[in-house]
Amino acid sequence: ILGGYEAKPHLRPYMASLQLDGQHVCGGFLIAEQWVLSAAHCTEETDGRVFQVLLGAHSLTEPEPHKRLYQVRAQFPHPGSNIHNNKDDLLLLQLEEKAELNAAVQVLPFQREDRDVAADTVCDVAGWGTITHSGRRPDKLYQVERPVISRDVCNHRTRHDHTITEKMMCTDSRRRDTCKGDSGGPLVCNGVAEGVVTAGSRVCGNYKKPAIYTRIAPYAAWIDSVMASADG
Ligand SMILES: O=C(O)c1[nH]c2ccc(F)cc2c1NC(=O)[C@H]1C[C@@H]1c1ccccc1
Repeated sequence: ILGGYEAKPHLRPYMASLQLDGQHVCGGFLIAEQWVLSAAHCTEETDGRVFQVLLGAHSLTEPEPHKRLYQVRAQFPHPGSNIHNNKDDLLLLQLEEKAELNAAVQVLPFQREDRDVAADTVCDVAGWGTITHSGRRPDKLYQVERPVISRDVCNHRTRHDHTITEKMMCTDSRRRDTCKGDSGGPLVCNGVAEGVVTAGSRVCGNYKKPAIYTRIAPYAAWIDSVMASADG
């Protein structure tokens, strides 16, 4: 998160850190007791290994009462996701067991109504991604508020030049922005997850390259079908 500030501990109890060998790779968030939603690109350099999911954390390293690392039973990248673009950049992770819910571990509802969030709506995003242009990695969760910008503005040829589909949305990236390591985390507008930070490589903090999110509502049926099929 660039230009943001340290989050209040455990006020975002849905936040997950996707880890490999104890290292944070991407964000994610709890959408059901046994399910975390993140971004498919985050699995690109894992050569088939599955993540571990840290829940209930504020600090990535310090001991905290409700912090717990969960094993992942299965990972379901969206079938349309690919390394060449940001399309269908979603990843569902089934935890090995149901997460123990408490003050620091809670589910976040996601938007099911497929309607664009109005431009200028101020949403917030949090993550353990880089907090400086030089790539400094925080130990604590950071957050920042960002206004939604219209798809037309985001698709301008000087911005993302018509690559933003109706299943994506954008926020202003002037100074305050998401950055590497924040991908997979939720864009929260009025208490509801509207988007997932896309994990394609992208410059951060440059107003000419707005932040891109996968809108969740268009994928509600896919999310429900994967959860229903795997839960048995
Ligand atoms: O965050 C992203 O956009 C992104 N997209 C990817 C694609 C492939 C992929 F193998 C990884 C990623 C990845 N995450 C990262 O590189 C994480 C490792 C870096 C990081 C940044 C800050 C704090 C901790 C760790």
